[in-house]
Amino acid sequence: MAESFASHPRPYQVATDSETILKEAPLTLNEEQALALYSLLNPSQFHTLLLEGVTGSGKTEVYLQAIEAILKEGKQALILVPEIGLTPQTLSRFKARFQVPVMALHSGLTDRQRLDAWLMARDGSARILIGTRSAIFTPMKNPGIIIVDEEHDPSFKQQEGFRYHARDLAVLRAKKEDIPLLLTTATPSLESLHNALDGRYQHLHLRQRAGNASTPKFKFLDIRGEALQAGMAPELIHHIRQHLSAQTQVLIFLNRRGFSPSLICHDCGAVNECTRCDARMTLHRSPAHMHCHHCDRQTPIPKRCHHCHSEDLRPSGAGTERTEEQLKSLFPTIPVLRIDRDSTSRKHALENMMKQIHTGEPCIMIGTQMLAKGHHFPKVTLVAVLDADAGLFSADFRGMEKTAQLILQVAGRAGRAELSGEVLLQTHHPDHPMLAALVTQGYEAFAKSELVLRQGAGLPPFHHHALIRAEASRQGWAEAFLRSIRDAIETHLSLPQGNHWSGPFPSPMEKRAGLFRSQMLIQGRERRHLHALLRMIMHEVEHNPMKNKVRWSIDVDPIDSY
Ligand SMILES: Nc1ncnc2c1ncn2[C@@H]1O[C@H](COP(=O)(O)OP(=O)(O)OP(=O)(O)O)[C@@H](O)[C@H]1O
Ligand SMILES: [Zn+2]
Repeated sequence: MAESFASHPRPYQVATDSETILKEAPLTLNEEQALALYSLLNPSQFHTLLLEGVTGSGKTEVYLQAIEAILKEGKQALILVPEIGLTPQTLSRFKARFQVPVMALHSGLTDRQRLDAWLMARDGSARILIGTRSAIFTPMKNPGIIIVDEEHDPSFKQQEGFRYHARDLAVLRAKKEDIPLLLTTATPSLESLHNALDGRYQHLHLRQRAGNASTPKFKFLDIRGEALQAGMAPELIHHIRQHLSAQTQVLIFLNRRGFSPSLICHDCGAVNECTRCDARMTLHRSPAHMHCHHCDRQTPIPKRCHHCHSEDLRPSGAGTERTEEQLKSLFPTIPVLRIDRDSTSRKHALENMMKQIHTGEPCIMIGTQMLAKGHHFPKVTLVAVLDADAGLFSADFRGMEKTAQLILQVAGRAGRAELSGEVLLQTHHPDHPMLAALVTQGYEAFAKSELVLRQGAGLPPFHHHALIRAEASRQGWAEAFLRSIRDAIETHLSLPQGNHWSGPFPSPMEKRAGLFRSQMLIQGRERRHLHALLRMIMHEVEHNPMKNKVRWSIDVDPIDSY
């Protein structure tokens, strides 16, 4: 049997009245929510609505009610979410609200379970389908609506093998099925925002938090010259103490797992590096080992420097383990819960931590972006971002966008219920225009100014990108392969108009997992011309004598350049 969350496993019947569909009554929508619901359902044909609502504004409530209306017509709803395992609350809300069969589709299903789920979706007996990105391919007998929740989330892009973006496919699918598509987020991707501003998507806002919750207050903590303890300034520690003594919970965000991002020789400065990647090994303490986060290579912690044999090796910088250790010694009577990929890898580990958080007792959470997802922790009143600068000076042009989204999403965990929330951002750049715009004017103002910059620089979403990547076991091969393809096209063929290409050049991390990597970037003003060039490239690859010596891929609309 597929993983089914039906309340009563009874034979399926078309439920058309609210009594048989609903298990609990819906909330009374506020004006903005009601307008969003009305616009989504009218017309019932294909149109895309971008619902931009601040965190905690009741976006989920809007689409629960839209699903109710769809179910009453005997139709099915498909909801894409970034992660199911991380936020079991989402599923519980569906189970609490609806009586009809709800089906969860995620990577944890066996082939058999997936097949069963697909069959039930195809014959119409599964009425609500919730899944991660691959759920967009689920066949449906009678589709009524598609919803992409947290549409900005990078996990909707499949980065390996058959590359696709589930949000883009959702647009295609909704168009083909001629049904409404809802994209919801507090921090729209610049792609969706651009489509909305250009009038291709309808754009509605929820500007207020729902119920009695208020917007959290932001404050910068200038950490220049401050003595940090495992990444925390004295003023931050003071704030943590205050919140805990008011019997509330504190959430600390640091997007770096492990104890310390590098181990440095204090005598000669040599750093412990991965032999297979152009990257440093991360020091972990529990269990103690060195770990490459790029290729997964693991080694014991060295006792001596490989360069000068000194024994004075020191961790440099803080990861979540180190901050956890410091918090435990600062607050010995308060539970400190570390939430990252390492601490949650054991079965039920995350579940148990979530249970503890939901008791509402004072505690400190320290964790990575896992904490920035759609959690609803009513007792959290303080959110601290330890390194708001991470990503500000990234080589990737999406660095700013990703940083802004992460900061606002994690900040959105503060003050979601009656208690008001405070957000502290530790930074070395309190005057940085992006951080300032984000905090004083909000995401939309930030995003609009970012769009102006992108347009000026000819970057997506204004121009389209395709990245041709290649990797090989010998240095130079991948680059030679890409070079010969470019040469062949430039020598014999005329380039489709409006395309511009650069490279091949070494990838930002040239060596990874023992392979040498190179890439070529194509920028095109019009998709059809870009695709014409990609077809030429595919043809050249097929006839290239080096094609069996390299692994290559074409990534249309890449979301990172690694
Ligand atoms: N109209 C309403 N009246 C009262 N409470 C509401 C209303 N709409 C939503 N809520 C409550 O407000 C809280 C936040 O709502 P919801 O989870 O739908 O917001 P969201 O915008 O999806 O949040 P996020 O994007 O931050 O995850 C929930 O506890 C929900 O029950
Ligand atoms: Zn490595």
